[in-house]
Order: sequence, then structure tokens, then C-alpha cells
Amino acid sequence: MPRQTNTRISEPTEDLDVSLLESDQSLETRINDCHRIMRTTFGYSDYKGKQKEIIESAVSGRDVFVLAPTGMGKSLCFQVPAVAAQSGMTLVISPLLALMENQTDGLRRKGVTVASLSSETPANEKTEIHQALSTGDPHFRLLYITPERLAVVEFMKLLQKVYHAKKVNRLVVDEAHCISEWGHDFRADYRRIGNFRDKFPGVPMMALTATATSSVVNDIICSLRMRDPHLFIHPFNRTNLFYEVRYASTDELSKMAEICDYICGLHRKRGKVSCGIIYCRAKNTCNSLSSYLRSKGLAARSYHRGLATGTLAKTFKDWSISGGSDNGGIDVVVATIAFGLGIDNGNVRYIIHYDIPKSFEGYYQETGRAGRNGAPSKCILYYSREDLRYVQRWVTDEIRNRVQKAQDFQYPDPSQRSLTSLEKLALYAENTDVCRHISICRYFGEEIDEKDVLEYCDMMCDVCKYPEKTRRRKEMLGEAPVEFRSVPSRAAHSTAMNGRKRLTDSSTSNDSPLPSSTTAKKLKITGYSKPLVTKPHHSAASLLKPFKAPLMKSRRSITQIAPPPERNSTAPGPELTEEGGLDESELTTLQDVAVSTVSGSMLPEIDIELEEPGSGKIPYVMRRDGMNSIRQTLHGVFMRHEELWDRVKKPLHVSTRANLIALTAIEIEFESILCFSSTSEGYQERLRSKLDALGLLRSEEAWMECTVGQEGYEDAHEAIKILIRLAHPT
Ligand SMILES: Nc1ncnc2c1ncn2[C@@H]1O[C@H](COP(=O)(O)OP(=O)(O)OP(=O)(O)O)[C@@H](O)[C@H]1O
Repeated sequence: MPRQTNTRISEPTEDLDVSLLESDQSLETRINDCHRIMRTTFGYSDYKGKQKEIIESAVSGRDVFVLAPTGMGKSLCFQVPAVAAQSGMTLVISPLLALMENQTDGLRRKGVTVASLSSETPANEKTEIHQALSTGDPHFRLLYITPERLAVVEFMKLLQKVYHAKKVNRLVVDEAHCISEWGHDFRADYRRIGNFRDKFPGVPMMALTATATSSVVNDIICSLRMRDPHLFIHPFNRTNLFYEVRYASTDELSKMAEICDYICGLHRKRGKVSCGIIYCRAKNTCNSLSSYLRSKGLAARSYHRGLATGTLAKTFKDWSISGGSDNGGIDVVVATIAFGLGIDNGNVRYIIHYDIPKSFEGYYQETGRAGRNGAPSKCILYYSREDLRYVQRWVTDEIRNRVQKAQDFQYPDPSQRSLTSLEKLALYAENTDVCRHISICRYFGEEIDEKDVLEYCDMMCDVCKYPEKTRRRKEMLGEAPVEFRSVPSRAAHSTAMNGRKRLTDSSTSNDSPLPSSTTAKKLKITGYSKPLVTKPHHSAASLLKPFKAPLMKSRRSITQIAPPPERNSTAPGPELTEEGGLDESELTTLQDVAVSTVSGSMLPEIDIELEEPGSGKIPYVMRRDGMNSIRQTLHGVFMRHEELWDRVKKPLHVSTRANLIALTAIEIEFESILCFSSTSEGYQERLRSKLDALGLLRSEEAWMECTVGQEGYEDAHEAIKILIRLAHPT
């Protein structure tokens, strides 16, 4: 990776059309204006990191590439020149609406005129922005857009007007790693931003990211067609973050209880609420963990894409209230990666990864939400080989699909970077010898001599602070590390099994490799460890109690159970498709399901009744039918695959099984369907997808923890968790 960090202020390169630059003021005046704006508008007494040099380079008209750690203050690098310019606007491309909103709100509070254009912008606001653009000289200093906007012809025409009036000062690409197919957050529309250079020659560019390896940096520069960009590469190290890996069991209860204890302990120690984020891969895990934490008195809330936009906005707002629940806000957000990029709250004191992120970059980005005001903060990663194996399988499947597609359409072989990144994250987690700060920085290509460890870590990781303890803890992982293998490429397909090779081979990893000292300790990932069994924590007990199913009249009402039908009953339940879903011909409409359920003979008669709903938004009959459909589907699956009962790990009498299925159905209906539905249509939609997912219960994957991003499996696994929990009450 080019390591140019030269801070010289250079005049614009020859091929730039200088007449298009911000104003006719001298460079010195423009720079001084920036310094003034930094102090007056933004209220900072001084620059942070290389902000000054970056800003100076930008106003000189250069293309600029900024690679700086999370929380360094990258936004200021383009906001200050944008505000300091006497006229014209800066166009900012941002990947997430929440991120755009975050920044525009912040700028408005500082009195900056700013606009944002997205699918969520109200029609009247959109019209106003279009009108402003059509004048050729919009009044706003910054316009935030998503990359998709650059494909809107009408918008591009308006932009041409502004460009011809010489009022497009700069194009900024925030979170630029999204451009690169090798970046962890690739977005196809980002790839097309490069056309901007052809359409608007001479407009300087700035690309910023916190997570890019050398190949990603080069890819971004090429894709954007940046010209001789001035590179500013900051060290990745975040000295105020304490990194710790906890070698976790797959015993969810212990993990949840330990997390709860950690948070409560922190509150006690600091004498006040401490703000934090817990990252989970699956939405359902977010829901279970946040309910658990709430049951323990913490103000916790879930944040994931399964929730309504309004709910997410409120959660974000409440979480941003300084002092958390002490001041009417919330203490902790339990989130998927949807709560990631750009989340900027200086008070975040801890980040917990409940399970392994998909990539090293994702881990770095997410931990980067902590300690943004410079105060010490903790980052805890729960790691188990079982969990790693699940994610590995998922990432491998993704690559396999892409290899297949490449084969079908004669595309070049896809990159296997995602698997490499996951492997490196596993190496990081399994390592107990090398300082975690050093491991992170090395991953991003920094060359570090271990004797310089003190510059990187002042006892701010478990390896440096308590090496013995860390090593002992790791021993609990057992003797069966996980083996990583690349997916055979197209070329290798012909020689099928010869395609097996280690991912850390230079042939598959075109990024700066981890130094030999680390790679030498390559994981002997050869199989899978036995689950690590830790003693359930005392406070986990309450989690074993079934969730209250508020709409159920009483548990007593389901005790009279008619004998279930024989296994080869002549009244089978809905047929399952090859993929494990419900056959559409069997279940054309929910009404069909309901009728077959209620009048069908396959379900044991159990006297269950839901209580009349409080809000009454969803008709009672619909709810009852929905719950019965769930029962019927569960019943059908377990009848056909009786071996599944073995997985419940408890001998159950047939009547108890039926009872258990009924209780599970009640809870699923309430927790996963009703709670998320405000209209009958929404309810039916959710019910339908839930029923499809329940059909997957017969597949192996559904019983595994790895439900990452696989909607159906996530739902199926959630149902299993409910069933198992209810089967093992304390
Ligand atoms: N010169 C400065 N002095 C003090 N604080 C600053 C300065 N510049 C920025 N900050 C603060 O640093 C924090 C991080 O800024 P910002 O969100 O721009 O970081 P970032 O580098 O974009 O991080 P990420 O990549 O994680 O989104 C913000 O709270 C911001 O107010």
C-alpha cells in the first residue's frame, strides 16, 4: 500500500480545471477560512490527527484519500471546507439513511445549511431541493445523497446545471470501502460512482474510510478514477479501547447472564449508567437478549431491520440521550450490523460482540463505536469454535454460490476475501501471544515490530494485561480447531478435490498478510470442539422460565389433551417441499391453513384459548387461526420426523409433546408475529413467512446456531429455541 502521508500543500495538478475550484480566493485565504470555521462553527480548539493536512490538501484542489481509524473525525475533513467555501455545494455520498440523518442533524444544529435527498425525503422537501438545484446555485453547503441517486436522470440533469454554474465544489465518498468488491460492505451502486468523473471533470474528490486493506484502497482509487490522490493513512490503533476475547460456550444462558452482570457491574463501578452496544448476528438473538436484559432491570432495546422505521428512530434517539435510563433514555442497544457505520456517540463505554462478526473489518468498524470521546472503553468478543464453524459455513456457502454463478455466466472467479477475513478474525481471537492492538493493525497492513508494543498498547488488551489468565481461558476451547479451506474455483472445479488449499496461501490472499510470527501460529483447524460447558450463571435461572404469553388465558387450560394421532395417520399435515418449506398447493391462503387446522383431524384437541387482545388491532379469530396454523405446522414436522424429538434432549410423553407444541405456538404467535404487526395484512404476511420457516425445522441447519442472515433459518431456529426452553423449565 502506498504509505504517502506527505503533508505538503500542493497546488492543483495540471489536468484539473482550476476554474472549477471553489473560488477565486487565494489558497491561503481559503485555508485560513477553514481554520476559522473549525473553531467557530464546529467549536473545536484544534484539529485532530491529520485533519489539518487533509483539509489543506482538499482546498488546494487535490483528490484526497483518507484512511483513518474509527472515531478519528473524518467527517470534519470534508465538512469544514464545505462550510468555509463562499459559495457552491459539496456533494456527499453516504451509504445509509441513518448515517445521512445523523450528519445532517448535527450540521443543522451548528447552523449549517444542508440538505439530503433519499427515498425517505418528503415530497415537498424534495421539490424544494430540486428547485434550489435548478437555479444552478443552491443555497445549501452540503447535499447528502445515496449512491443510487446518481442513477436518477432528473437529478443528474439538475446536477449538470450546478456544475456548469461552477458550483459543485467537491464530491465526497464517505465509507468508501463500500465501493470495493473486496470491502466488507460492498454496494453495487457504489461501483458506478466512478462515472461522475467523466460527467463532471475537474470536480475534486475525497474518499474516506476506516477499514481498507491495501488492495481495497487501490480498488477504490481505480474505481473512482481518482487522479494522483493525496493519501492520508493514519495508524489504525485505538489506544483507548481495551480488547478482550471471552472464550464462550454455546450455552446462551450463561452468556446472557454474564453480559448482564458485566453491564450491571460497570454501572455500579462508575456510579452511573454506562452507554453501550451489543452486536448480535441474528435479529432474533437481539430480541431475546434485549428481553432478557430488560427482565433484569436494564433499559435495553433491540435494533435491527425487522423493526419499523419509527421504532428504530426512537431507539436511536433514546439511546443518544446522555445518561441513559438515568435521564429517561436507554442503557444498551442490542443490535445487528444495521446499527453500525457512522454511529457517533462519544459516551459509548463498551461494545460486546455476542457472537462472531462475519469479517475482521466488521469487527473493527463495530468496536470503533466505543470510546469516541477518547475515554477508555471496553470491547468484548465472545468467541467459540462452534460459532466460528457456523459463520464459516455461511460465508463458504456464499462464495460457493458466487463461484457457481461465475461458472454459469463465464464471469471471472469471485474473490475469496470474505473467507480470508473471517479466518484472520479467528486467528485474532485464538491468539493469546500477540497484543490484540498489534494484531488488528497488522491485519490492516501496518508493519509493526513487537518490541514497539508499548506504543500500541498500554495494558489495554487481555493478552498484555493478564496473559496467563487469557491462555488458561483459551484452553477451554479444547483440542479441535476449525480448518479453513478455500472454495474450489472454476478452474479448480475440473480437478475438484485438488482445489483444497489453505486460505492463507499467498495465492488466495492478495492483501498484506499477517506477519509470519502470527501466520506461523496458524490455526490447526481440523474439526470441531465439544461444546464448552460453563456453569450456568445464577442469574440465568430466570431465563429458563418461559416467557409470559400474555394473551393466553391460563396454562391450566391446556392440560386436557386428546391422544395425538398415530404417526402414519391418514390425515397428514401440510406437505413439505424439497427445501423444507410448505408446499404452496397445500397452503394457498392463510384461510386454507386456518380451515384445515381447525377442522382437520390431525391436531390433538387441546383446550387453548388466547385472551382477547387489548388493542384489538388484529381480529381475535385471525390470531387464533394463526396460532393454530403454527401448531399444525409444528405438529406436522415433528410427526414426520420423530427423530427430531431426540434433539429436544428430553424424554417426553406424547401428550406432553402436544402440549409443548401448543405452548410454543402461543409464544411464537405472540412474540414473533403479533408484537410486530399493526395491521391484519402485516400479521398475515408475518404469519405466512413464519409458517414457511417452520417447515425448515426438519433440516439440519435449522437446529444449528448459525442462522446468520438466513431469514428462514433464523426464524426456524428461534422456534427451536422457544421449544427447547419450554421443554426444560427450571
Ligand atoms: N478536531 C476535533 N477535536 C475534537 N473532537 C473532534 C474533532 N474532530 C472530530 N471530533 C469528534 O470526533 C468524533 C468522531 O468524529 P467522526 O464521526 O467524524 O469520526 P469518523 O472518523 O467519521 O468515524 P467513523 O469512521 O467511525 O464513522 C465526533 O464526536 C466528533 O465530534
